[in-house]
Amino acid sequence: MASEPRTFSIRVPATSANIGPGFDVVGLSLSLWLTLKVTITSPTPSCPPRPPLLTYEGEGSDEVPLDAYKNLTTRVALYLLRCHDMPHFPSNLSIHVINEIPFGRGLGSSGAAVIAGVLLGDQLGRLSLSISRQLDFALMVERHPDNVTAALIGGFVGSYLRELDHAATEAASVPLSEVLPEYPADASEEWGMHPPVPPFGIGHYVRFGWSETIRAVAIIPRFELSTAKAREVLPLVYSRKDLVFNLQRLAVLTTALAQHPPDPELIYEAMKDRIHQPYRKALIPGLPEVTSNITPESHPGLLGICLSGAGPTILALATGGFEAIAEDARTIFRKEGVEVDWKVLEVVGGSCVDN
Ligand SMILES: Nc1ncnc2c1ncn2[C@@H]1O[C@H](COP(=O)(O)OP(=O)(O)O)[C@@H](O)[C@H]1O
Ligand SMILES: N[C@@H](CCOP(=O)(O)O)C(=O)O
Repeated sequence: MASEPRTFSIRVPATSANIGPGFDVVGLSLSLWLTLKVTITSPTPSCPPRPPLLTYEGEGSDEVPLDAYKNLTTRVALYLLRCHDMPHFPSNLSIHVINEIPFGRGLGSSGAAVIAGVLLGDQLGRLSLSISRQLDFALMVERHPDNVTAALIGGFVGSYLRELDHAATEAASVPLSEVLPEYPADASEEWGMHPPVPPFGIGHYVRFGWSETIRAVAIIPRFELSTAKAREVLPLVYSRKDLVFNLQRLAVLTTALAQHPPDPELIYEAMKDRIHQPYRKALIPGLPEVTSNITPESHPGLLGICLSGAGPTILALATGGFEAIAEDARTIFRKEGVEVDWKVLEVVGGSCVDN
């Protein structure tokens, strides 16, 4: 007799990284969700073992691979399994993905896909990994901690990567192609190869306070910009003046966003940046105009405005006046030939698994 199928679901939020001056350091989890509905049935004579079945609806459904050996989420899950001597997905695994996070817009879609993969691998292998160990695995794939940490933990989160000793640095620096090889579906003999296991305690984090009055207006251009491309334009060396500019603002911002009532004068200035936004403006027509023309004086309720992650989305933090902020940003973008959609989002808790 066939046993009851095992079912569970995984929910991971979108994130906005950087929040102006906190490049690769801070992230905010937002109310758009990546959801996985997972079913595992036992093989029976009428339902023999079969490869994973992946179905998908929502954002990215026209471009996401549905082969479990090519899809980012399932590749990450397989990485965890392989690191724990489980070279295969369980047979008769079905995953239905419902995704609200647009791809390549600076709202952490890849970070969410990686965290979903870590939680999926943890569940499939019944690994019961600690949050810290889950983060280690995520950081072997997405190597800046801001998105993945906020997606896992939830809220407004700051994180750093521990300085690793030489051996651990080498282990954590292996190319992504070795961490997540794209298997040809029939190359079963290669599955025995041992993958690079993450060093322990790579990422460390703290959750800051957050004023419940603050909402995030995401103004989302209708074009994709890959994070990899938006990182290529950044310099390797910065002036002391620019680093101090950002450090001063970040130190103020992490507390200012928890104060009640939040102070627009303090926050608007504290969300300015000289480390990444000036270099990314060539990739995002309209970016400097939007961030300099939409101010707390012109738009009551606005607290601050910045590029979300690597862009092209603009993130406005505000306590009101959401529509005026978004529609005026739309007008500015339209002059550059860029159409946008916008959403008012809330800051939410982190990822969860429901069994
Ligand atoms: N739910 C998902 N499932 C599979 N792959 C995804 C998913 N979300 C994002 N990705 C992958 O991540 C890419 C976008 O990553 P990235 O350039 O870092 O932009 P973002 O700012 O959205 O994180 C997509 O093109 C896709 O390859
Ligand atoms: N700190 C990173 C954040 C990338 O976020 P994403 O949502 O655009 O993937 C960066 O600015 O490159």
